[in-house]
Order: sequence, then structure tokens, then C-alpha cells
Amino acid sequence: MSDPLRLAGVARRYRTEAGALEVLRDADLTIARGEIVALVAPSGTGKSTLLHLAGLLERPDAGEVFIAGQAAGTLDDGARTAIRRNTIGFVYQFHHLLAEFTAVENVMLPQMTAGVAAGQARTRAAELLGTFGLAARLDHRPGKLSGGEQQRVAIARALANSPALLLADEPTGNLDATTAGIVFAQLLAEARGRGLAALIATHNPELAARMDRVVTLRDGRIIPG
Ligand SMILES: Nc1ncnc2c1ncn2[C@@H]1O[C@H](COP(=O)(O)OP(=O)(O)OP(=O)(O)O)[C@@H](O)[C@H]1O
Repeated sequence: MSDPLRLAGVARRYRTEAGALEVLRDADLTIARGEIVALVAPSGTGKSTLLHLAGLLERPDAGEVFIAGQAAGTLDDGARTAIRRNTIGFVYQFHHLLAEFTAVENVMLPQMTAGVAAGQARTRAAELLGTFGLAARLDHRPGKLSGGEQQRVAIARALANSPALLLADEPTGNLDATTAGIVFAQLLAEARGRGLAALIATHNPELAARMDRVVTLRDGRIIPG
């Protein structure tokens, strides 16, 4: 089976007032099924850029991103969106839940966008939220949930379409250390239980040490951390 994520010779540069900024150059990374990789690098070195490229939110200036063996560069935006929706789960530092929708509705939405019927989506969303200890919070809006609970809903949402690849940018970076440790352990347990491949950016060395492998960014390249 193909690796869930492979970056081959990826480059990304931005045009700034000070001239071209080459954030990534010749970046290579392969993440095998079931492998959970920490991305630990100083601020501004390109972690978010790398996650955006891996998540098909941006296109590289050179090189190729393969998702489950499929070269994404040749695909049009519609096909890329379909891969993003069906194969990739995203978790961000700030949960980005929709404030007007309840917890269960937030987890139903990506499923319904992917064509799942409402009843089935609700059942699965409730199950997932139950896994994260939120069975009693299904009908709460995000504003009524604690930070840790909000982030658990965001993780459940990322898993809603059974992705093969999980991408996370400081998924517990907005939580206090104790809550971060608990939520992160749940995230890791779920990812491992499902055999997901994951790339998780964190500034926290303790969290990074719990993953299978650490990579960092230096001079626009991905190297062992
Ligand atoms: N759209 C853009 N246009 C111009 N420059 C950008 C753009 N996006 C990012 N950059 C620059 O590219 C560099 C890498 O940014 P990126 O957000 O990937 O870093 P990061 O490692 O995720 O940082 P942090 O840990 O602070 O979130 C930074 O210098 C940033 O200012």
C-alpha cells in the first residue's frame, strides 16, 4: 500500500517586499501508514507552510506532493478538494469550530459535505465525541465548552471522515500544560488505534518525544530532529 504522505523535492517561495523568500527548498519526507511524526522547528522556519503543502491547501513551486501514492500536482482544484475532504484530517492550534453549531453538528458537517446522510453522520459524530469523553456535551455550542473540550471536538471533527493522514499544527498549543497533556494523549491514542499516519507540528519537546520520529526544518530542508 502506498505511503499516506510523500513530499519529493518540494520548494515553496513567497514574494515579499524584501524580495523572494525561499521557505522550503528540496524538502523530502515520507510518512508510512501508522507512523506518527513530530515536526519541531523554530518559529518562522516553514512548519505551517509544510503542513499547508501536505494538506493540499497550497501548491509547491517545485517538486511533488503524493497523497496515498497519488501525485497531487497534476490534479485540478476539485480533485484536490476531494482528497482533502476524504483522506486528510486537519487539527489547528485554535479549534475553528463553527460557533453557531453544536458539538455534534460540527462533527457532522464534514461528513455531510462528503455526502453522508444526516442520520448516519449524527450517529458517527456522537460515537466519536463519546470516544473523547464528550457524550454529555453533544448539544453544546463551542462557547459553552472548555478549551480542552473544544479542542477534543476539533479532533473528533478531523477524524470524522476516517482520514488516512492526520495533519496538526500545534494541536494543543492553546491549552494549559495539564490539559494539553491529556488531550494530546487522546489524540495520539486515537491516531494509533486507527493506524493513521500523522504529521504534528509542536514546540513542546515532551509531546514530540511521545511520537515515533522527530523531524525538523533547516535551510528549507527536512532533516531528522
Ligand atoms: N503568504 C505568505 N507571504 C509571504 N511570506 C509568507 C507567507 N506565508 C508565510 N510566509 C513567511 O514564510 C516563513 C515561514 O512561515 P511559516 O508560517 O510556515 O512558519 P512556521 O514555522 O509555521 O512559524 P510559527 O512556528 O511561528 O507558526 C515566515 O518567514 C513567514 O513570514
